[in-house]
Amino acid sequence: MMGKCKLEIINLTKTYNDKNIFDHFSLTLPEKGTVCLYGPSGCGKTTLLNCIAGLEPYDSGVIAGVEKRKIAYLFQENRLLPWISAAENIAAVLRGNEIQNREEARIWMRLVGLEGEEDKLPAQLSGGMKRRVAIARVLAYGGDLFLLDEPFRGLDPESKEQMISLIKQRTNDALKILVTHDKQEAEILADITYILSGPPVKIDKKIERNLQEVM
Ligand SMILES: Nc1ncnc2c1ncn2[C@@H]1O[C@H](COP(=O)(O)OP(=O)(O)OP(=O)(O)O)[C@@H](O)[C@H]1O
Repeated sequence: MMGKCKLEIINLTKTYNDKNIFDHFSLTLPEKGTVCLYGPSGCGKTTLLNCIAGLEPYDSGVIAGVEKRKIAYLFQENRLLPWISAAENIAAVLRGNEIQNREEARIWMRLVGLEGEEDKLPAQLSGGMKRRVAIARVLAYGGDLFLLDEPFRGLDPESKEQMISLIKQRTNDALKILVTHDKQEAEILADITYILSGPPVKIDKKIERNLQEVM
């Protein structure tokens, strides 16, 4: 594992056109564990993940503690490459030789319950199956900071349960920032849940694992 420290968002300010998404927003996240961001649509959760990932510029402020981390981002959309198979989408993020990558990708397909679907193109899979390929790909890529934007959207309850336990097993040492609209999901997974409102983004509540409100 790479060197880890807290992830600190300090005085983040960002506007889209004239809309203030962050106005001196600050948040400190632990070295590891699962932090859920829960809040209404449009409050700025995805924008926050994009700023942390370095994909979205911000006007001022500091995001510290990401420099030494390998970031694995499960976007809200699956972003599978449509011209290669499900297994090849996973193999594409692996760093071994071609044979190893193919074998490992097949193992990941099995782990997400998609044995037998390896050679299908994304368009030949259902919405939930595509989501599982995207989950397999982000876990196969690995990292010490996982950004998970509504990871279980479109999954049936059984697949969701399987994906929750797979993510738990495979990201043990990492910091996970999970965006969700599902309170139960937050309760099952989160060490800390922040209930947000906005824009501009504001922390309404901080809830720790034992569901104790601390703010
Ligand atoms: N590229 C953009 N240009 C202009 N405004 C944007 C852009 N991206 C997001 N916004 C605005 O910023 C606000 C926050 O959007 P964001 O996608 O971060 O919300 P969210 O909390 O993730 O919503 P959801 O839960 O629906 O995914 C919204 O009001 C949105 O309209």
